[in-house]
Amino acid sequence: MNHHGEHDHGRTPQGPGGHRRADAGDDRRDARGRQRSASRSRGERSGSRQAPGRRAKRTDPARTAAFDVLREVDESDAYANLVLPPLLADRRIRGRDAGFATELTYGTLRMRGRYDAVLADCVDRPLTELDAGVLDVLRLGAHQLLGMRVPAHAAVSETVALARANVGAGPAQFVNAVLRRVSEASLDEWLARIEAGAPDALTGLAAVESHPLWVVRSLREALAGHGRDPGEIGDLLAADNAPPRVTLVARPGLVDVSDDGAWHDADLVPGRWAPTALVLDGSDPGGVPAVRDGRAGVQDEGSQLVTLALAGVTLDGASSDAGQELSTSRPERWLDLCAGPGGKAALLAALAARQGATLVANEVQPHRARLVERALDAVPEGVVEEVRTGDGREVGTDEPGAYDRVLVDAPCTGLGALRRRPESRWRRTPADLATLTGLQRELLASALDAVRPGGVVAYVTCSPVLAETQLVVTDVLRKRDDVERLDTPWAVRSVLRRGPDGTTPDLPLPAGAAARDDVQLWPHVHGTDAMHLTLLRKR
Ligand SMILES: C[S@@+](CC[C@H](N)C(=O)[O-])C[C@H]1O[C@@H](n2cnc3c(N)ncnc32)[C@H](O)[C@@H]1O
Repeated sequence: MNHHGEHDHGRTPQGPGGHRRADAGDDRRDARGRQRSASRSRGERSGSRQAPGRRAKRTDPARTAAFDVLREVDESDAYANLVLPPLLADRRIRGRDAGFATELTYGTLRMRGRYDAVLADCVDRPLTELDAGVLDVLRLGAHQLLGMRVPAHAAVSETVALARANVGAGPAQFVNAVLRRVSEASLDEWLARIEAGAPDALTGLAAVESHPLWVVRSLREALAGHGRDPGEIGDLLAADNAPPRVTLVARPGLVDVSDDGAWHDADLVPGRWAPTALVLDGSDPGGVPAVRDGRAGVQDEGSQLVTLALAGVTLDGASSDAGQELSTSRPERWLDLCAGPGGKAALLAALAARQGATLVANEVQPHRARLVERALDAVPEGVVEEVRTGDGREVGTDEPGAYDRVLVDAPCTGLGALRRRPESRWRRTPADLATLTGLQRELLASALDAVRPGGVVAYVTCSPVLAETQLVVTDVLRKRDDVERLDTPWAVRSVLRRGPDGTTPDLPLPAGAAARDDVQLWPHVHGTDAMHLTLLRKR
């Protein structure tokens, strides 16, 4: 422990002098994030776990916390980012210890595929035959050796102690032997070995960049389908392994960037694309007053852009009561069909307030509808007509032509937001796609029925997968002749941040033969989640 009562975890100090063996992660060609992985659901319990209180006296609390979160993620399908913070608070793990536990947990979960490929080379039987707890200990050890600045001797001895306390003395000896083998090569040597041993290049890339092979295939196909070079797949996977910076949205009309009191002493710089985006440097968004009271929120810049684009597009004809003459114009009515937990609804409501429109927010899950209500707390009275719990598939039939703008932020695989949830890539299966794409079609069809002639629907996913994006839109439009595609790239470009000289940043989108009328953002190109937007107008 150091003099603050914190463990130093055997970490070598950072900096050019910190050279040591078996932690080639030092050169960090992907220093921002190839240190993360995720656990596999195996449904087994380690038989010899001991009570946390007893263990904590003998092992490093940060490593124990990481182990416990990994087991919880595996056994209960929990989300690590929901389990870890309260666990650290409960156990009073703070400061550097908390930082170490966080990096160890998320890194191990995210880079699980890579470490499993390394471990498979060091274990003389299939990893699936190992006790799930033992495998998690091995992954934690591999991450310390290959992805963190922990010297080999400390990584091995501390992880063996963790094994002894949690999975028993016998398995601890096994862990010791395996981790010694892992420590015999550097990260780069291991990656070269994995690539050389893979049956083909894509399988090797999937293991090195720690993604399931089916996800890699889907993403590569998505790159090509959205007009990009499929050879970018390596960059895309690497970007998925880099934890994103925290981006805030300053909800227009509710808070101003220049309002010092709203931001306290947060270190903020403007986002790259959206005029509403602020990038928070290294502090906790929970400490920002405007975030606490709902005038701002944490929101990916891609999510902000697609929402701004829907609000900014020009409609055909004045809004009117359904079935009435256009002359009886009324304020615009906007609908967020799939609103939970409410990030886009809150931005839409702020924009609606400025444009004299009103918003209905719909969400099928009651507890998520409550989150939407909370997200809309700071919106001026009279703007939000209703937060409703209901099936979005029924709105088109129940309220035909009732809305001027409709957002369909469809439930999706989330394969465009893998940077955010370290374990999510291991949870999804190809079978999810079949279920989701049916629902996506029905929701989009309902939205098109719910919008008035001349009104606009935004079809949005945080997945670039073709089956969830282009194919859904094409399929729904094939069955109707009352909808036209808008120039979505133009709509997005027209809401980009403007510099003092009125110029906007150059948003890279496919041009020439690859040009498209929808917009697909990418982490490795735009630094956003891989959000998809198609804007459609009802004729
Ligand atoms: C991608 S999330 C929406 C995120 C949200 N727009 C935001 O920015 O916070 C999709 C949401 O759709 C909801 N959903 C799923 N099926 C639905 C349905 N049939 N009708 C309405 N909402 C549905 C899910 O519960 C989930 O909250």
